[in-house]
Amino acid sequence: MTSAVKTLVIKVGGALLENADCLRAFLKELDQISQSQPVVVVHGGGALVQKLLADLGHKSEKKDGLRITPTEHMPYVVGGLAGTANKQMVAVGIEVGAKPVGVCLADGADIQCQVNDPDLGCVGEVAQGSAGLIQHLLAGGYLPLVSSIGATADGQLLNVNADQAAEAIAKILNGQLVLLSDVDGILDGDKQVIPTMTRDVADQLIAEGVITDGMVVKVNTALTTAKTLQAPIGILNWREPKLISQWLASKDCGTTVVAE
Ligand SMILES: Nc1ncnc2c1ncn2[C@@H]1O[C@H](COP(=O)(O)OP(=O)(O)O)[C@@H](O)[C@H]1O
Ligand SMILES: CC(=O)N[C@@H](CCC(=O)OP(=O)(O)O)C(=O)O
Repeated sequence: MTSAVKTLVIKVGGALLENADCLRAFLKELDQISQSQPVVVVHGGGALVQKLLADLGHKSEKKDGLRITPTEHMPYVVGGLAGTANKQMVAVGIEVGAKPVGVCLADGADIQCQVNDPDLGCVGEVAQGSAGLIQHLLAGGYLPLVSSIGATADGQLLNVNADQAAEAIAKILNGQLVLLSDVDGILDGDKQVIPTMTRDVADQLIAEGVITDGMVVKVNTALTTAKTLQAPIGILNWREPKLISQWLASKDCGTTVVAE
């Protein structure tokens, strides 16, 4: 493997965890890809957290696609994302013959997060970081599975949106970012996949209410990452893991987000 090979940073939404067959196929495919290119998985678990909080009688709300996270919700958010979701993926990774290691953004103290909007409670974004632990894992032949629980420099745990976590890791590693979701790409008003997305088109579709909810965070994440890395970002469906290799080779499926 040469140093020119970029690390694939691939983010999956938590809904994948509810589909055992797809999760198995996804991790098998990534294990395959990791034979020729280093791979880091960043995962969500929003649906799992939502259900856990509801089951415990807590009302959970979102603002601009981000979960408002009061301090009293944090034990469940941390448990759901860094615990259940992460270890569920580790277990399936073992099943398909990979060497998964489940970590969160905070592990190894390489990545520091900070609160940018106090109205969201214990929600943060990555402020700075280095690749220490993740590089160690890759060098050892492991498949890092990263949950989006982070910590501040003085050790306060924070809930980070998993798309934003993936963006930060892709930037830290100068990697190649692919975001997987439960849709075939960014859809237009007629529910057709938009093959190429630019900032101008995204701003217009957000203003028109065609791109809403979690997809607003995703497209903004992809656009800023495309600009920083000067590389296209893929948005694909996790139901078709074979598309990952296809997109890496030819960028002709899903939505390709490009910097202008
Ligand atoms: N224009 C759009 N194209 C595709 N999905 C959209 C669009 N607008 C809103 N969405 C919603 O965004 C969701 C994906 O965002 P999110 O739920 O955060 O995904 P994930 O958990 O997979 O990261 C889709 O399931 C869809 O309901
Ligand atoms: C701050 C914030 O919104 N955190 C997210 C983290 C998980 C996530 O992003 O999961 P998906 O990728 O499955 O949506 C949350 O609590 O839902």
